[in-house]
Amino acid sequence: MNPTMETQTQAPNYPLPLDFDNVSTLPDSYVWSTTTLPSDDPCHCTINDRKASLPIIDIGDPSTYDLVRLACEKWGAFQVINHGVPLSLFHETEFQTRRLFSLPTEQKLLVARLPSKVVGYGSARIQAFYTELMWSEGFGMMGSPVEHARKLWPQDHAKFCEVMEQWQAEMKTLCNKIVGIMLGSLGLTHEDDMNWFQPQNGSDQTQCLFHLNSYPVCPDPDRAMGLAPHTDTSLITVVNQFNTGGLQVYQDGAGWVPVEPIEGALVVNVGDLMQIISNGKFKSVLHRALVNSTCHRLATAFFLVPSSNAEVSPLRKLVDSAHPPLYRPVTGREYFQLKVKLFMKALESIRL
Ligand SMILES: C=C1C[C@]23C[C@@]1(O)CC[C@H]2[C@@]12CCC[C@@](C)(C(=O)O1)[C@H]2[C@@H]3C(=O)O
Ligand SMILES: O=C(O)CCC(=O)C(=O)O
Ligand SMILES: [Fe+2]
Repeated sequence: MNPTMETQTQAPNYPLPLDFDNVSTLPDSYVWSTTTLPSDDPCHCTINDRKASLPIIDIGDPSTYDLVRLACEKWGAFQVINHGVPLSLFHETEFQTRRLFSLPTEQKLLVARLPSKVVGYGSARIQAFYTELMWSEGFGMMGSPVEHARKLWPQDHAKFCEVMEQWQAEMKTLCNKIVGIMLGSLGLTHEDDMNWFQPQNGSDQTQCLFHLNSYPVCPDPDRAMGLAPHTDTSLITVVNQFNTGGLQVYQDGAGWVPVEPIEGALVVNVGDLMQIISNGKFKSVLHRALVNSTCHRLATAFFLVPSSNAEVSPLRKLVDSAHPPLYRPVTGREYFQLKVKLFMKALESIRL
């Protein structure tokens, strides 16, 4: 396992998630008021363009390349349908995710994420950058979750592991396909710049983090926040919101736009590292997740990230005298560390 992803340096301490089942009113520490947000925070904006909606792209369709390019330029995100991941696997993944988060808090804490790690149970790392607490809990995995699953269900973890590994395998295949389409839409081919992450030629320099997210029923959802605004520290992230709304993307001019829940659809986010390699052509999307008072929302997020030694820089073919590089080269390791330290200012810090 890659040491940088597994153990990230200078990680602050994170509060453990609340025992949500035993709370009937929103505790003060979970109240997000606009006055406590920085004045330039886009949480202040409301949706004013109700017609705006995230593109829904059929990736089996030949016009996909142009649609993907436009979506990545304008939104930094899109929904994908006709991706080939069986609906039965969505259902099994949802069942196993619910099974995990339904365990009593003290049992989930047996696999608590250590502050410096990315795997295990706990609150999201971005909590460190916000004063108010988020109404959510998560469980991170890299590959097989067997070590943790064995502690949660000593006699009965095989199915959980099987489903989680199957989902990750499907997501990895899909990510490779989508990154190929994204870069292909910018005129790049396998022969040139795409080689460094494509597994076909034996030089796959990517790794994956798989996260299960849980947003329990909230007594006061209008004043709470599930997952605070952030951009992903990935090349791309594939989010599955299990047909339950809550995810919102921020778009200049439109404000926060809800991502319509669609059975079997997956949401693709452009991450910071794709913004770097595309030399700013594709924008990493600011997004957040809200909570509700009626149903326990679950979601999964699969992060495709470069390995710690991979050099991440604007792809050569996208740079010329008319388009100078916008970012200096960084290794995966360096960028993860910058994000841990600077959060939303990390991209800006490597801008040339
Ligand atoms: C690869 C990564 C994405 C992540 C930061 C990290 O280096 C490891 C934890 C990841 C995660 C999972 C839950 C949501 C998220 C926003 C968070 O707080 O931790 C993401 C991070 C991210 O995309 O920046
Ligand atoms: O839960 C969601 O809908 C979004 C998840 C997300 O943005 C993340 O895990 O980074
Ligand atoms: Fe995210």
